[in-house]
Amino acid sequence: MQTLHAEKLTKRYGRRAALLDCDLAVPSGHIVGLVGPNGAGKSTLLKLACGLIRPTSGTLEVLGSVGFVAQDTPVYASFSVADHLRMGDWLNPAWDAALAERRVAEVGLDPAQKAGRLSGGQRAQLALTLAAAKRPDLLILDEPAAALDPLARDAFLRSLVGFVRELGAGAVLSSHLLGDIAQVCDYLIVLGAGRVQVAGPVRQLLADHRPATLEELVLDYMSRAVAR
Ligand SMILES: Nc1ncnc2c1ncn2[C@@H]1O[C@H](COP(=O)(O)OP(=O)(O)OP(=O)(O)O)[C@@H](O)[C@H]1O
Repeated sequence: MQTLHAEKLTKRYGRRAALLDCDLAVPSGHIVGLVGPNGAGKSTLLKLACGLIRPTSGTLEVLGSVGFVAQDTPVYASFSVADHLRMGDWLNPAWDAALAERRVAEVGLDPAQKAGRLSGGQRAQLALTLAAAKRPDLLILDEPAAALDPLARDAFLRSLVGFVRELGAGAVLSSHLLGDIAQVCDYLIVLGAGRVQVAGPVRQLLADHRPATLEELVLDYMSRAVAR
């Protein structure tokens, strides 16, 4: 079973190729870190994985159902936290109301609070809770913690790992924050210039590139992609 399986995956916007001939075979059960320079094609890959856009050519298969947390963790400003949970319940047949309510309490969100008045960290926690309560097989997160302070980010990442364990799901997380990737990811994909520069289990990549840290490894592959 594979979380992501891509063959010759290509996505063009007009003449520009955001992804070109990408092959991926990510085994299930991992928290996958997706990194690469600006414009590398990360968001494009995640949108393809969520079915928001379609490939120009090639294929991308995703294991099971997907819960997506977009870059700006969108919520409805005039709806309360509780309204968001009720809406999730209406819209999703597999909605896990108990999980959603428990997580809201655990992260200290006030159910009566309007989402527009939440802090960035609280909004990110709400968006993650909404995605997880759909009980997806795969959680996909596009730079969800970029705007959070280090403490809120740490709490968010811990929640993410907690959800992944609880749901028995996989996760793919795109981030420019290599410390975050090193903290939670056990599988790494480096994209550069629309191509897969390297992909594999973090432990194996580090063993193959001794004595590099994950940060050094990523910077090495990113700078090679930029130099090309
Ligand atoms: N809707 C679009 N229309 C035209 N070009 C697009 C569109 N979306 C993305 N692109 C282009 O595709 C390429 C890849 O963009 P993408 O957003 O996937 O990169 P990214 O790795 O997520 O970048 P960042 O780290 O800056 O968020 C870029 O050259 C971008 O300009």
